[in-house]
Amino acid sequence: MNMQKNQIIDLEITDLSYEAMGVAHYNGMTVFVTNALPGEVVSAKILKVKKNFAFAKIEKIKKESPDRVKIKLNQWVQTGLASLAHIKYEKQLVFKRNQVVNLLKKAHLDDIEVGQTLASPEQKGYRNKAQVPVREVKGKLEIGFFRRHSHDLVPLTNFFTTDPEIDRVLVAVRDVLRRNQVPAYDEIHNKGEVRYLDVRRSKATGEIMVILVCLHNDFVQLPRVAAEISQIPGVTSIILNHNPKKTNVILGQKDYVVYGDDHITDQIGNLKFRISPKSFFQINSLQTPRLYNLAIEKADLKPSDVVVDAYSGIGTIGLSVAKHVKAVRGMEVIADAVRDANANAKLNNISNAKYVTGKAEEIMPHWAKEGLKTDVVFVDPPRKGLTPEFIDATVKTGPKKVVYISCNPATMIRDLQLFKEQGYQFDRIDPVDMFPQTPHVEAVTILTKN
Ligand SMILES: C[S@@+](CC[C@H](N)C(=O)[O-])C[C@H]1O[C@@H](n2cnc3c(N)ncnc32)[C@H](O)[C@@H]1O
Repeated sequence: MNMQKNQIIDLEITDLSYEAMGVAHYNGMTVFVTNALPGEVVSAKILKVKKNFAFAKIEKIKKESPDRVKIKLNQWVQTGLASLAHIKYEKQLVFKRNQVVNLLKKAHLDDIEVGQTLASPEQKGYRNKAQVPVREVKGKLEIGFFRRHSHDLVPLTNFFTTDPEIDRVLVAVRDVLRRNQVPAYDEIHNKGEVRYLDVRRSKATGEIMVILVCLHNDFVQLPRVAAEISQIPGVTSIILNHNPKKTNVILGQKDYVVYGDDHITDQIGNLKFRISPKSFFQINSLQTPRLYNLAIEKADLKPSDVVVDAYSGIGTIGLSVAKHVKAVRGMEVIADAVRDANANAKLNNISNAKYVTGKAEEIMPHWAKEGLKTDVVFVDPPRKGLTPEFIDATVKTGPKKVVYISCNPATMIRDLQLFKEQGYQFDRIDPVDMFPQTPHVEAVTILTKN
């Protein structure tokens, strides 16, 4: 009999998918069961049937995995905010290592060694930034998170993976908005006012930035709202980000400072970093120096080295090594982040590092054409990875080593193979857990010239 929607069947879960869904096999079909764990037997309701696979949800767990954790709020898993929170932390680390092992197998690179996943010092409350939607639910302005694959807001006040100090500020700002009757954004009609709250906090300095992402660049309650938010302990900066478009993209183009500074300052190791609203900054403050140290150790830098910090953000990697090498050059596509990177060089009395704005795949060919010779290139691209143009140009600059930091091992392994075709080799990948309770995997490796 063909599988039917709403049918209830017993399934034995044998594996976990990349998105951490339980995987079962039934009459030649693969069934993905939300929140089910390997080793479990569940009674599941079929939600969607495709040609060779189906999606289901648990009705009842008949045999429970010893790796299951009872979590306080089911919403954390439901919203995808922390979709691994129901799995013991040690097993989350194994799950992440397995992702890399499986991807290597698929690429016929079974001989590459994969290290144990480097555990995060904090497993909850580790995020230094939260970006949460604001919507009206049952006539009330709420903050929360969207239920998976939807835009239904699940109201929340404890975001679990976020610094509890940020949760405190989010709730306090929500209360200011409610008190002043500021309307929440209505995405169906593109009406209302506040779309998202974006809050960043530095663990090192305690400085907090609150960004109100709004449909308009001004609204009648703004002066009062800004005055009240400025009274929340720790808030040093309030920004209005103007996003007038009907879009899923969170931030609009323009930022207006409505109180305090246009940045906050954070610290990694001995260095200070200014961070503007649009600049990328690693979100796990305690794990970041460990990730960087791993990458920097692999590079084994020399005082005569010319180093490139590609996809640099605010220059955190390049500036961390600048005092030990001859020169650092970096590039990054977000102009505000590049402004931060050059300001950060000054702030830390570094005179041998220079950052420019542009796409890495355009800047690197330009530098190669100019005759730049490099010794070590650090790359830390977004999820889509590098481009062949960037890789070709990097090879032309002749680095002995390329250190690759990745938030998506699938594109990383694709790119490593392109370097391999050009005479570079790699023999080990180290997963690092930057995002406990979520399926995201960070990984580091080094390519050396044969
Ligand atoms: C994963 S972040 C790494 C930033 C930095 N290395 C760090 O550790 O904080 C990737 C960075 O690449 C930038 N980016 C995205 N696409 C880019 C491109 N085509 N060229 C240059 N930078 C890009 C993003 O703005 C972001 O700052």
